Amino acid sequence: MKIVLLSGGSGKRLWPLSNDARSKQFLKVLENREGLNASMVERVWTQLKNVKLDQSAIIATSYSQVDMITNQLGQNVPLIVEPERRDTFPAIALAAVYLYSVQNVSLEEIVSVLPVDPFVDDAFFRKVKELEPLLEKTNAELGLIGVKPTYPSSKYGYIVPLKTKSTHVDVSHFQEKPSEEKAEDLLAMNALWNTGVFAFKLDTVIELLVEKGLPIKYEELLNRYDELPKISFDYEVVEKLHHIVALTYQGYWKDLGTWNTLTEEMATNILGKGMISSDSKNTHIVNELDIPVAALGLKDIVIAASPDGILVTEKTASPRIKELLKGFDQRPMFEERRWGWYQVIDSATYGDGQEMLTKRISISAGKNLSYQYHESRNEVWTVVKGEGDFVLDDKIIPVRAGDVLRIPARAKHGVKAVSDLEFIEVQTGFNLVEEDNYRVFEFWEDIIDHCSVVRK
Ligand SMILES: O=P(O)(O)OC[C@H]1O[C@@H](O)[C@@H](O)[C@@H](O)[C@@H]1O
Repeated sequence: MKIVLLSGGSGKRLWPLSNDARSKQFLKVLENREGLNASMVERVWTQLKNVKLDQSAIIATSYSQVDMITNQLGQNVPLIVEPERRDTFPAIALAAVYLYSVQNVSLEEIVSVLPVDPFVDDAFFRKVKELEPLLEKTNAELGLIGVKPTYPSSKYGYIVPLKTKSTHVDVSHFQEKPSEEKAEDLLAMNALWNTGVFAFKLDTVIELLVEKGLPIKYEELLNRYDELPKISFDYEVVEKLHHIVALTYQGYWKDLGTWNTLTEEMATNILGKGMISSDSKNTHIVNELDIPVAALGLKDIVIAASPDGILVTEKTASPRIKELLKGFDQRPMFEERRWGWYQVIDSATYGDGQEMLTKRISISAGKNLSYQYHESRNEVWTVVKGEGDFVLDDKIIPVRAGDVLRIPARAKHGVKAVSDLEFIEVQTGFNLVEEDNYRVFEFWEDIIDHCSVVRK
């Protein structure tokens, strides 16, 4: 069986900690067995290892999440990278085509697609393993895992049973996100919540793509990716299938997509700098800022603060943050990259349209920024910590704390941290966005080779 872990979505419901560059699955708000902070993706990957499914797993993600994944899970996790973020139908289609045409996986192979953010016991992943023999035995088009619903939610997909057998459920049909009234009816029919696991014979999805006139060669599908409909697999495929089976999972399962559910799983009430008065109840502070947050006399409140913003919400109201943020667009003020992280500490636009943006940038020892140039900004870096090798227009010089480096627009530059390196970067010019970044080389060896050839 092949496992495809879907790591997409921006998770706006956990704003201000999640943003376009930092999805909820990367937030280190959980605790691992050693008592260290861990993210959802780290937790799930460890669990896949525990049940020995990691060796057959591949992560389907978008370009913007690659750095976060390699930072948290290491350089060697296999990835399928979507050229742009669309929805789960395109993502699953791309993964299936990759397995089929790049990895030459047999069309008879069972593929299980899993979400990256379920908060579950290891037993959940053992259930996933059971889907393989179940699909082989029943020859069903799709295998799902359902949990018993606790309320008529309009957030989940519902698996409506036809017949409940001792080994599995024969499914009458699947309904994605019904209204609350409809959900009540579905509960009366003993429907289960769908946990987001989809297991199928590779052939099922490949055939479906052929029927839709879509390419089944990876490179071709990549090139036509922007033509794929932005729709979830649940609507596009699952609702339309006729032969579905499901397993019921009775262990612990929770969707950690919103502040109220997430804080229930946090090991402490305060993450980061903060104080909560003793008369406060069921109140959490998650603070990524360097200044303290104090909470007094509060009940059922979450306060979350990050460089992107500050949220104060009553817990049950917290899922509504997504609606409130509609139309509010802001560049990410904090990002983790494969080399470390940066934080925007100040920015301004002046009367003549000239802009300024200041960042604190931290690069881990041994890592490097790509060799790159910018079209419309100058940069001045003041090294504040550590030592590094700095390259400007093909010339490499050693730098250390206290040095000031001037980088005019269009000058090629990069740096490798010899020890943990930090600098303050002041950008001036126009259009001060991450996209004004033209990468010539990404790996340090290539940069060195290039400089030695040019300088000969
Ligand atoms: O392209 P990577 O290696 O991610 O480096 C990106 C970084 O490069 C530096 O030169 C600066 O322009 C930073 O503002 C930018 O975030």
